[in-house]
Amino acid sequence: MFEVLFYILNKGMKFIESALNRDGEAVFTRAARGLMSLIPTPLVFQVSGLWKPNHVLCRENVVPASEIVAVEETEIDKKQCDSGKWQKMSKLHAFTVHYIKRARNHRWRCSEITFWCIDEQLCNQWIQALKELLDSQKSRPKQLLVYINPYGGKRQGKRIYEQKVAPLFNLASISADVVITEHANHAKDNLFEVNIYKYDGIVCVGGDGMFSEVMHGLIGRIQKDSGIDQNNPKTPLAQCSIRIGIIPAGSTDCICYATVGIIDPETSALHIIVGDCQPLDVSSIHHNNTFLKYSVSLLGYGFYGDILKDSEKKRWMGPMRYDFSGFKTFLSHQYYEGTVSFQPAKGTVGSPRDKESCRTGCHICRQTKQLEEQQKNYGFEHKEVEDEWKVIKGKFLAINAVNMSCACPRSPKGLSPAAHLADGSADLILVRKCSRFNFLRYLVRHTNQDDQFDFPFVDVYRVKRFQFTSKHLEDNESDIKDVGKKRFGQFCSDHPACCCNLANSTWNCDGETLDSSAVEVRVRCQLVKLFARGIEIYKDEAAYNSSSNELLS
Ligand SMILES: CCCCCCCCCCCCC/C=C/[C@@H](O)[C@H](COP(=O)(O)O)NC(=O)CCCCCCCCCCCCCCC
Ligand SMILES: Nc1ncnc2c1ncn2[C@@H]1O[C@H](COP(=O)(O)OP(=O)(O)O)[C@@H](O)[C@H]1O
Ligand SMILES: [Ca+2]
Repeated sequence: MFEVLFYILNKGMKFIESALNRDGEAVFTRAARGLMSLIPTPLVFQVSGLWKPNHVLCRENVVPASEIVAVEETEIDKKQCDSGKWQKMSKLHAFTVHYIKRARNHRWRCSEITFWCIDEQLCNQWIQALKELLDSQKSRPKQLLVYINPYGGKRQGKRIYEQKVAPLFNLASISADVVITEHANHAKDNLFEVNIYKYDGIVCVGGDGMFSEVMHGLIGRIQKDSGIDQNNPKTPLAQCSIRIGIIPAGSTDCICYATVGIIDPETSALHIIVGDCQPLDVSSIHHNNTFLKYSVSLLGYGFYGDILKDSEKKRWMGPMRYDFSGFKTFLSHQYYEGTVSFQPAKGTVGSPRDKESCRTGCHICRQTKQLEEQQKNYGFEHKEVEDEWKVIKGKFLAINAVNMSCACPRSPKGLSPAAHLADGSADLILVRKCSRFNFLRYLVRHTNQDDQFDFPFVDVYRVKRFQFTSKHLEDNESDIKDVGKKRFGQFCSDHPACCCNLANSTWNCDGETLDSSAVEVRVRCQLVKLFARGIEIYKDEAAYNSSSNELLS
């Protein structure tokens, strides 16, 4: 509560006679000559000269104003009044502060503390001051547009929203217009029709596929309103200032996991309420000057594309479908021939082999933004550099381009543990044809602490742009008039067992299939913003417990 106290002092309010906590202990007493003196109780600290406003001492006892969810006047229960210490007092007044409490594994909970006092005017002053304080937090959303996919994941989206999220939004005085989707693309189409500018944010309740749909609607709408043609791959895109919130209710929920650190609807709702902002890189995918899709997490050809394609037929299985299709795809051990060409990311500070990963306030993402702003000032921003394309032809089991780590409960550090949320680049992972046993070793490293790039058949590059063309398509294009060969190509893709192996896979684009086997991909630095802050760093993650939950400042 120190920041609150500090605020009150700043506002020239003289002192607090007695605000009492629920157990009847005096928490705050008089503030003499502008200096607050506190009676030490289990709940409070002695303010020392070291204390600074906005400095978090210990989460249990200090709640920064930015982490107050709501302040409410509290009715005092007659029974409480009549018992114990309160018997002597005639009338009590109280207010309750709802605030964020950190628990294990990046989980946030909404906790509350009620302060009682005998002076009604004082109590009202507190409520008033605290409400003003909350109003002054301009990044907090007031009005949201919510899309719920009732069929995502375990089909719990509606229940999750109603039971866990809506009560918190109400508490924080956020009003929400809720749309329960009736079909795929409902949310996307709707975003082209409604007045999106009256909302402070769009919330999607569902999985990565649902996020992708909302993101396509929002980016598409902003480009339309700005007169930008998405089909031209070279055109700079207009950034979306309206933030997107994700309430996880899907099957993988990797975008939520990689930006918040946990899949927990209440935690995500609290990140929305406090108005967090996490910029996110988005890849745009084109083929032959036609816009195909955007991607923020995994854009995968081969293994992950095949899993997705197979799993779509098994939606009835729920999230388990991925394990089933994963096992089946692993056994099929299909490889794909083609050419990958890419432009390595220049001017980024990090590398995919770094030990350090992207966390709240990431300095690598910050430096990228600064660099981009400098370039803007010099007018270089949209000049495309055509040099330095690297070309790799080969047989691949998987081609994965990730804009973020893709951490999820199945793979807690993700497909590229050092990838950054907002550094304007993607990590391109090429897994060449290898034995089943070696591929399994690679997959197992998705799940443990070992380096998944430390294999001779795995290469990883940090890129800003890349292209892929399957051999099948290359052959067809070069011999477009050779009908015999074309037919042969067709034949081979229909029979993957055929020794010439010209089969095509599909792309897994954030959990949506993309049927083009030739793509041109560009990373758009920080195109969208989420209600998130990246994964927070705790001082001692292993020894973390709810009584010593200190953040690394
Ligand atoms: C041997 C154990 C291997 C475990 C490998 C786990 C890898 C997990 C990597 C997950 C990367 C996730 C990237 C995110 C993708 C999502 O955007 C996207 C859509 O999400 P949504 O449904 O919420 O809308 N999700 C997906 O595409 C699902 C990918 C899930 C892959 C599961 C793979 C299981 C593989 C099992 C192999 C089994 C081999 C066993 C051999 C004896
Ligand atoms: N009402 C609906 N009926 C059918 N499909 C829907 C509906 N609403 C959204 N979708 C689509 O369902 C797909 C998967 O949704 P998602 O929430 O990501 O679940 P999951 O994680 O289980 O795949 C998305 O592509 C989205 O476009
Ligand atoms: Ca990135």
